[in-house]
Amino acid sequence: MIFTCTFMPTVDYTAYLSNFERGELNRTNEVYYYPGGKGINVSRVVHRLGAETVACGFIGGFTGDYIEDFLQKEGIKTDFIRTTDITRINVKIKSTEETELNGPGPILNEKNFQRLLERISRLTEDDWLVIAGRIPASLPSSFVSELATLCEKNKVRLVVDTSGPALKQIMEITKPFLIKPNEQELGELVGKTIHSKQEAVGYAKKLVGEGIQHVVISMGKEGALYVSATETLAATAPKGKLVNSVGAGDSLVSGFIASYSIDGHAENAFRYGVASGSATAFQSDLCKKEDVESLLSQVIITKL
Ligand SMILES: Nc1ncnc2c1ncn2[C@@H]1O[C@H](COP(=O)(O)OP(=O)(O)O)[C@@H](O)[C@H]1O
Ligand SMILES: O=P(O)(O)OC[C@H]1O[C@](O)(COP(=O)(O)O)[C@@H](O)[C@@H]1O
Repeated sequence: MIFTCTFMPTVDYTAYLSNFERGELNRTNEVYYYPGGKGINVSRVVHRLGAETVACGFIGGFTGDYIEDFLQKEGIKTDFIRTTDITRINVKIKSTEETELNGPGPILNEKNFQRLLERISRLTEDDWLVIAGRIPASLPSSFVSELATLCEKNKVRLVVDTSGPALKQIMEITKPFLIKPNEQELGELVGKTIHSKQEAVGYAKKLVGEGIQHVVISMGKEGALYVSATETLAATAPKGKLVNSVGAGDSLVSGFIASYSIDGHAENAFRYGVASGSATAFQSDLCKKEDVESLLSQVIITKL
């Protein structure tokens, strides 16, 4: 089972308009209300790709109810912990440019953390845990250590797609199965500015040397890089019209996991992940299986 944990879910209010004028009254042409947050996006995509998933994390208020209801209607199992704070709404303005207004997350307390640890303690070596999205400032570092210790003890496959200090802290205790930084996030992780693909590969190899099994570096329309102990690959991204890049990174992670969980073949998983990221970038909502499969032949993989 693929468990996702979203600490700071959101309702993504996505508005399309032909022209957006700052400081003026703007009227939208089309609006959507998608449940969001990176872990939730991963649950939605892996479910569409045919894998079993449970979405966990923290939700509250009417927006929290909306998210849970939406996911359940899509057939996704949920096991959220309720907060007294209302789940945030993130505004995505899609005009000639993409503008985003992301709200603050909930204030979490000790009881919330203990409930989440209790859920994580039930995972086994047959499970995946995807920690994706921003981690709230109120999260004590002892909690991150306890979470990592439980995953190490129970041999859970841990996928981490978050920026900030949490990944470094997790790595002191356990080695994630997969991380998927973009170039900027990789730079933050290793404390350097990355100027080229060669540099990105070099840092990814260093992380693999420290024990991470699979490192995927996403590069938007330029595709992605993949490094493991035995392979270094580059993939081109399919060409198409960018409609909404929100969730493209999450879709890459989802495609990789959904494919790897079937046959354990890393190159196939990488190809499937890149096609999933692009399929999401080319539409307003997240990708579906048929969109991904129609793009697979356009992902060209080269060995580096
Ligand atoms: N404009 C685009 N054209 C084609 N594919 C894209 C585009 N933007 C994103 N993708 C696909 O989505 C993946 C993840 O996108 P990226 O923007 O790098 O992730 P993140 O949102 O995490 O920064 C890319 O590796 C690529 O496969
Ligand atoms: O485009 P990405 O990086 O894959 O993730 C998209 C998700 O991240 C968010 O932009 C939230 O990001 P933050 O957690 O950093 O505020 C959501 O609104 C959206 O659903």
